Amino acid sequence: MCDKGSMAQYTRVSGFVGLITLQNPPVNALSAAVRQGIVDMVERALSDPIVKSVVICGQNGNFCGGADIKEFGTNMSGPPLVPMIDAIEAANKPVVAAIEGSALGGGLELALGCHYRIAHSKARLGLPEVTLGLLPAAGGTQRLPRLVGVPAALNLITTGRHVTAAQALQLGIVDQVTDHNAVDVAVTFSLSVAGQSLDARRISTYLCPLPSDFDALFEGVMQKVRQSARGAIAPVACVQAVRAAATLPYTKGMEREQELMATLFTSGQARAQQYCFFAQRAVGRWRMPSGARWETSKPRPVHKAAVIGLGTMGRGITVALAQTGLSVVAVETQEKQLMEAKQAVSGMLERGAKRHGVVPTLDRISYSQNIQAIAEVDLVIEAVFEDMALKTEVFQQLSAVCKPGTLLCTNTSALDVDKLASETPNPELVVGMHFFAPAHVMKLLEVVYGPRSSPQAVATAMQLGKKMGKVSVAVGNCRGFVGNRMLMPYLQQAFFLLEEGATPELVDQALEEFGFPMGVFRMSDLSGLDIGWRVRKRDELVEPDMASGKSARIRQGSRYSPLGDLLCEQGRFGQKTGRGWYQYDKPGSRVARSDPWLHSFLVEYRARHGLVPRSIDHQEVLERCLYALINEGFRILEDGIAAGPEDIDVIYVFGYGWPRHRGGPMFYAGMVGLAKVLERLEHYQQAHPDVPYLQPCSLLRRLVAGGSPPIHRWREVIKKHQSQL
Ligand SMILES: CC/C=C/CC(=O)SCCNC(=O)CCNC(=O)[C@H](O)C(C)(C)COP(=O)(O)OP(=O)(O)OC[C@H]1O[C@@H](n2cnc3c(N)ncnc32)[C@H](O)[C@@H]1OP(=O)(O)O
Repeated sequence: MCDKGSMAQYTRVSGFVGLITLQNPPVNALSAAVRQGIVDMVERALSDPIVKSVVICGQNGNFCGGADIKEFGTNMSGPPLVPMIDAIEAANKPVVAAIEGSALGGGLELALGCHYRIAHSKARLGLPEVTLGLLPAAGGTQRLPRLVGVPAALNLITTGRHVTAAQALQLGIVDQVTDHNAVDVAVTFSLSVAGQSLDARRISTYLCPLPSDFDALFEGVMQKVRQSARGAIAPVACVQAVRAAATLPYTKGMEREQELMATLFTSGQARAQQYCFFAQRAVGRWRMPSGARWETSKPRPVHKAAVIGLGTMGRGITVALAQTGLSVVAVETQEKQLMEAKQAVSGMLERGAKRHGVVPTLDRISYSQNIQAIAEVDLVIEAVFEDMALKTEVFQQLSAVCKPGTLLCTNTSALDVDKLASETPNPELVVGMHFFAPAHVMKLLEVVYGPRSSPQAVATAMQLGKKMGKVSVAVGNCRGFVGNRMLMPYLQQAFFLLEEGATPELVDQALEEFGFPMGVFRMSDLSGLDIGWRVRKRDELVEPDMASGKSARIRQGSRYSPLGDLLCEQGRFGQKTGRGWYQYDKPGSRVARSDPWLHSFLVEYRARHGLVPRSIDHQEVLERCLYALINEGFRILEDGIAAGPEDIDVIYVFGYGWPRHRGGPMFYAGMVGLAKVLERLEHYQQAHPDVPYLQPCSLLRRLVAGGSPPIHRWREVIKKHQSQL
């Protein structure tokens, strides 16, 4: 017997089992139609006298990816999840969840309403709502602590992390894990428990086990989430909801859960985080200005890759490649450096494998001092020192050594990929792969194409990024690509603010309260002030004698702050030298402390240049640093370097610490209001006419003139704007 009409299919199997299969590919999200289907099919199974037990599963080996996130911004219709799940739990026939693939969010909450849960060994479970700015409001915050205890529930709900089936079994979330077909196992199991009392199987009736250190536990977790969430409201609400589970009867706890969810559901933070979810997926559907796109560009197979240069970046890239299962040839010409790198790479792989409970992939890597060793690889990632002449030389060697068709990638954060490509006989095979340090940890990868890069080369680099677990964004070639190009006006404004009266502490505090993990000055101290100094020297911005006179603050016709250069001249390179914008106990130490020397230095500097310090508030810091950065984002869109605002936002959220609950710079601009951003840029530009970065971009003006359309409509405006430039 079978009903195939609805988005939850009903079949009677093994004579007496009602099998309900969710059918909403690709992840069987709980759309209104699916929820209606479940309600109808459960009712049907329970009212059928022949049916002794019920199994709920998902089509195509995937249980359920949770509520349909696409419905959130709409007028939600259809049966709500809470009464649907309550009705399943209240059923008088055993209902078993057969979990294959994922059981996430509402999917896991549905399973928690069932009387038993059987998972396939490869399944993954979790309550990731917090990552969408929400909490598990279909009873998840009330049932999970009752089932697994408060500490484990707090951990899962406030982080949103997924667990494996084995971990879920250990925690008590599932009753059985199988390597066989989970649906078949669940069907057999459901018959074996048919007729037995279900009193002890309804989680909502359990007493929540209370930890002895109850208050200390909640205080500790609350402090931790407030520190790490930096202004995000969902993790805090998650803690409050779990606390309700531990202190209130189930129905009262549910009321609290719903109340907290109501605040989150309509919040700007939830909108921002859900935008991030879809933006992260949208960047995979890349396209180039030539019209080449992800759907029509087939990647080349890559079985064997090489990394050239085993400094910090090269080592991280080698680890990331080996962890995907590729054979890697790691080349370093200096013997000592090669030996050190081998040891470091092995250590990183061993630690990673230990964390994941797997065998390290050391034997996938062969090390060599000889570049001839890469003759047979399919793809090379060059990661030598950031110097154009050196990279050009390496690329010429690569072209001579590699088999025809080998893809040549350069790991660079700023150099001209097109210029490098032009030095090779096959520029179509060249792309940039801008990794972020540490390369085996950071999620972001900018794949940089030049005008001559082939779509196939881009497709191959994008696919390799995905295999490495990266969020890869295809961007055009320009100075600093997307991320670093936008960082320039941000840094510049921070320097100017110091000249005008701010301190590093004030600027950093404003940015950290906004949600960045580190303010701009603490971040500069961490990455090293000498890096920017080297670039400024190369750009001939650093003057040999900067001691006096107004001219020292003008370079190439624009306002310039030599503050960073002056610090470097004093050997203050940041954490590594124990002194930078802050002071540290010793070189390499990470705890930044205010430095009276720096404050006196700023006072003397301002006096020398006739600058009268004024009081600067957090709002000005945010407006000047962030709007200047956003303005450059609009220029990047205008220039076609990024295909859409989502690309920029994903780069900033995954690579630059932009707080996810604020969606990314371009989304944030939309939230603030494009007209407001424009008005403030105009205001600051009038006050600082010698700062070109504050000159509002014409695309921003056009969007405002067009009534500030929502972000998903910007691409249409950009296209029109570009065609008229
Ligand atoms: C009333 C409020 C109740 C809230 C409770 C909730 O349930 S909130 C939702 C909680 N669930 C999640 O957060 C899970 C989100 N999904 C994922 O983490 C992953 O998609 C996955 C399920 C682990 C599968 O990963 P995989 O890499 O295999 O695929 P993709 O991520 O690329 O997804 C494929 C397409 O499916 C879309 N999608 C995924 N989940 C949902 C969802 N819950 N709702 C709507 N759409 C979803 C995703 O956008 C992809 O679509 P494309 O069009 O192909 O980009």
